[in-house]
Amino acid sequence: MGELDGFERATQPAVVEARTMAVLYGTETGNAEEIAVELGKMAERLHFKTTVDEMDSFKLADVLNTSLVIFVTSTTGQGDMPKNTLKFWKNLRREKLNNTNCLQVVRFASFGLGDSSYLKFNWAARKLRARLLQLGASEFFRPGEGDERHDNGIDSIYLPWYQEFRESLIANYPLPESLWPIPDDVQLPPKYFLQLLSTMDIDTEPCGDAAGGPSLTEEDRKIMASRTKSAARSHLIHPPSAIEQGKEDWARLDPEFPAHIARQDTAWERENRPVDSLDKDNVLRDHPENYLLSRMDPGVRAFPPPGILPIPGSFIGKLVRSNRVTPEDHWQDVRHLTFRLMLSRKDFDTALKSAGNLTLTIYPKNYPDDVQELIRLMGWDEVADTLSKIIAKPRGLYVESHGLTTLRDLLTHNLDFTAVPKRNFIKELVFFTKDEREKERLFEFTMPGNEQEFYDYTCRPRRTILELLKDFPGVKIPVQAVLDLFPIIRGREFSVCNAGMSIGDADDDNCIRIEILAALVEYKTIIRKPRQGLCSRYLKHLPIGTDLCVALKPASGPHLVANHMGAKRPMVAIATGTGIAPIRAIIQERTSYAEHGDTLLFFGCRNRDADFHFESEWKEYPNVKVYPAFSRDNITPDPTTTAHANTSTTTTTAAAAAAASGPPPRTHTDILALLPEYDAGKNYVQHMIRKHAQEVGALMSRNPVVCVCGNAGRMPTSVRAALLDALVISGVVADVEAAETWFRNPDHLTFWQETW
Ligand SMILES: Cc1cc2nc3c(=O)[nH]c(=O)nc-3n(C[C@H](O)[C@H](O)[C@H](O)COP(=O)(O)O)c2cc1C
Repeated sequence: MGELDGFERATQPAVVEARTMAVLYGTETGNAEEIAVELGKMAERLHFKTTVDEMDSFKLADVLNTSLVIFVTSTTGQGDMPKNTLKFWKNLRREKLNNTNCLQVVRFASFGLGDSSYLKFNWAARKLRARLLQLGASEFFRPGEGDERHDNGIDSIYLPWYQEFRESLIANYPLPESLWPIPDDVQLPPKYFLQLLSTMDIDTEPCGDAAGGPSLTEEDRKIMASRTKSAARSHLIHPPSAIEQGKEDWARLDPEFPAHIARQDTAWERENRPVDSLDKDNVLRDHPENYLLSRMDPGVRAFPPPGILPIPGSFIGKLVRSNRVTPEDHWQDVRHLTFRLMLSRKDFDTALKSAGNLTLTIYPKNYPDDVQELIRLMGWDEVADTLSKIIAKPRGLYVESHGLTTLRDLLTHNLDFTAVPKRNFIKELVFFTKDEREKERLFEFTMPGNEQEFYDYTCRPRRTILELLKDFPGVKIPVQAVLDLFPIIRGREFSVCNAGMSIGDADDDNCIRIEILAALVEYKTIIRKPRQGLCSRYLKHLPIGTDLCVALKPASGPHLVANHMGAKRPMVAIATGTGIAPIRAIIQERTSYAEHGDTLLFFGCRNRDADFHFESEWKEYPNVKVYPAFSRDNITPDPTTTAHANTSTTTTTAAAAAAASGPPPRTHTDILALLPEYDAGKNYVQHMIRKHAQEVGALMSRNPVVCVCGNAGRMPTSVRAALLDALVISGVVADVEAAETWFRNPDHLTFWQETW
């Protein structure tokens, strides 16, 4: 692995004095970070001394010392700032800064990421920009607002914005005559990298309690250098000889054996050796328990190894139940999963109950087979299990023991090589292939004007990084570059679907039980390949009893059941699919109070027999009325709307014609006349809302909580339109215009939307 294929050749770009740029991002799922990284690279190519980091890592004072600051932020919750901006945002909003013009020297630009199906489109970026201007900062370039609803998603707005922004930088921050922008085909130096430790390095590496330990023989060193905690997994390729194993075990019995290395090999490894290593001749003798059928799953050959990442604020969660709640022949595998967390009910109540709805973050892992495939593809077999040291670590990367790890471990626990490749990733690959045709093709994907081609190759078929690398066999990424190149595995957040009494564990006061409803992402795409999300695959095969790394966090939005007053408010809830999860938690929380308000729940499912989740439970909750909308079951004609249609054919036709050609129906009569049209052959939540408009209106006028949870897309907009119609039909307001104003008034209702 001596040849680094250009990796070392990249040199630091020349920096012009006092030409500094900070690209500060706020993100929940990484989209804004990806854009920030791309902008940062562009700035480096223009010889800015560039910092790219999350907003919370930056102080206001740092902002003052930077020539140009670019803010890239998504909006989360109901127009909220992402979590990794809250500290910065709080600082910026301090009252004592008002009227001080304290940011007078700051020049900035902003790009927001949002989704126009949300009521508060791009509010985080808008709020931030407004405050910066209020504090005297001057805007260097027009603000950009990306919208997930566009055909090519955020890119539709972002890419032209990026081009213009670059041109503006070149024009307004001219380079000295001696300097030119660094062209795209010249590699920038890496920010993070992995250093493979040689035998010598291990010996001299400071290792805490091992310092001063016995000096090892050359042979011992060799064993240590080639073995790591992943050694057992590497047996698939290089099974250790009995002599090697024996020596290793003897070395381990020595009380002076260096602790930092000893820690890296634990008993679980031997117990959990992948099932497919059973092909090896000697395995039966070593691990007969691996032959137990109960430990095997025909769908997977070897499950990812345990090992809990040291993620701040995370817990160990034991999987105690995994029920498939949809029939085997249903298109979607939805799991009701229960985890047991070592957290007493008392501590839970103190720390988290007041946070309102919660999410459970699960950190998935890659499968040994996939890891091995990537290792083989990249030619990393020789070094995959060599102890390595992380030199400068990207944000969000957590490894055990002082930054010492192995490539195999990183690929298993940290690096997301089954993600859909982003533009930044493809741009970098150009530097790691010698094949001119591959270079050209990779380059083309990222050229302005080729967005559709890029989208068709990556997002549309949901091609993974691993698959892309198979398509470009000439690409050989140097081990040292993996941290700079691959995205980090992010935790996946699931709405917690239980609350109130059901959180406590009947058997143990020191544990709580957290439930989620997870729709496993499995589908075929246009390239007809079956696809599984990383986390879905992990959860699908997760054996009962597995300990995994989880975190509990407050969900977005207001705390809807903060006290008995909150529990007493009426609620209109609309959920589709697994969007029912947080709604169930709210209902359980409400019913844990002596008095709780009426609830109307509109629940969009496909079939009564397949995905009417928690059907048997609903009748047990007092004051909860459920109107399911089964979109794929036969629709029985609704007497209300049919009768109405029969008596008002003229109005119906007239109104329908008006709706088709002119403005949307505004009044009570218009809406009623259109009900049969709305209903024709469909049965969605919005139709149910209109059908039961009188009941909806009755609750709406009593200061309710209104929740919309489920799939994004057209559902939230259609539901809102139906709620407005219901206000008109039920006579709460005279027309839709008035309904819109009424709906926006926070004195009338509390609105919470969580769609994805
Ligand atoms: C739970 C949730 C809440 C959201 N709330 C809003 C919102 O209020 N306004 C908006 O414009 N976009 C909203 N969005 C859309 C995100 O801003 C958008 O998907 C963005 O690309 C996410 O970028 P990120 O990965 O950097 O967080 C929301 C998305 C989710 C998943």
